[in-house]
Amino acid sequence: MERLEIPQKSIYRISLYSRCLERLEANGHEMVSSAALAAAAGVKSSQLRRDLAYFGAFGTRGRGYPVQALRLAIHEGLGRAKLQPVIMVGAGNLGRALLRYDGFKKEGYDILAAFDSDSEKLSEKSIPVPLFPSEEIASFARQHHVKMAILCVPAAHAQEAVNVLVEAGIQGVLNFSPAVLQVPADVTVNNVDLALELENLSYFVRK
Ligand SMILES: NC(=O)c1ccc[n+]([C@@H]2O[C@H](COP(=O)([O-])OP(=O)(O)OC[C@H]3O[C@@H](n4cnc5c(N)ncnc54)[C@H](O)[C@@H]3O)[C@@H](O)[C@H]2O)c1
Repeated sequence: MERLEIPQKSIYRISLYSRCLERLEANGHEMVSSAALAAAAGVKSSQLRRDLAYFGAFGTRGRGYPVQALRLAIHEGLGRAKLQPVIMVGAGNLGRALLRYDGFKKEGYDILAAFDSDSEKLSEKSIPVPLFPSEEIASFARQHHVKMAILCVPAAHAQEAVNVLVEAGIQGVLNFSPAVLQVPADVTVNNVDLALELENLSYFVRK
């Protein structure tokens, strides 16, 4: 199926709509108005309608959106129709903390294994997934059709680590290191930086 080029900000909002729809469905709602769904996601109705138009014309004037059908269409469009395999690169403090969180699977992401370049870490017992040397990333990713990775290595090693991921066919990297990574155009890197978020918050708190 040909993939639509949807702006990244729309994709973030669409994920929010999907969470709202999951809650509505769990509470037994069959239909939702665009105004109610927009309010639940904190956006304007016009924005919601534009975003949802990427998934086809779903709403019926006066009746709104069918909750389950829209949720399924969004999951399909976002590639969440089935569990997505993910690998963790860097099994230090942060990597291990994330691996201990068991909520990712519920959201559709299965962290299959972790990789670390430090051979002394490999005998670590407190990690809930198999831990392998980083030399095995490429063969593992190919064998298990992994396209996404979480990167939790120190900034100084992040570029070399992402180069290995690109070689291994990884197309999406969630980068926790503060390094700005260079990747080919067909690879997406999303950066997570809590310190940056705190700095941003502190500006508004000061005001
Ligand atoms: N985004 C955030 O908000 C946030 C918060 C905390 C830490 N961090 C960042 O996360 C990263 C990890 O932090 P940490 O405290 O877990 O560090 P850490 O030193 O405890 O762990 C890093 C691990 O990466 C491994 N490693 C190094 N190079 C590697 C490579 N090329 N391939 C595979 N593994 C490799 C190391 O052996 C180590 O086990 C750092 O870049 C840190 O700045 C980000």
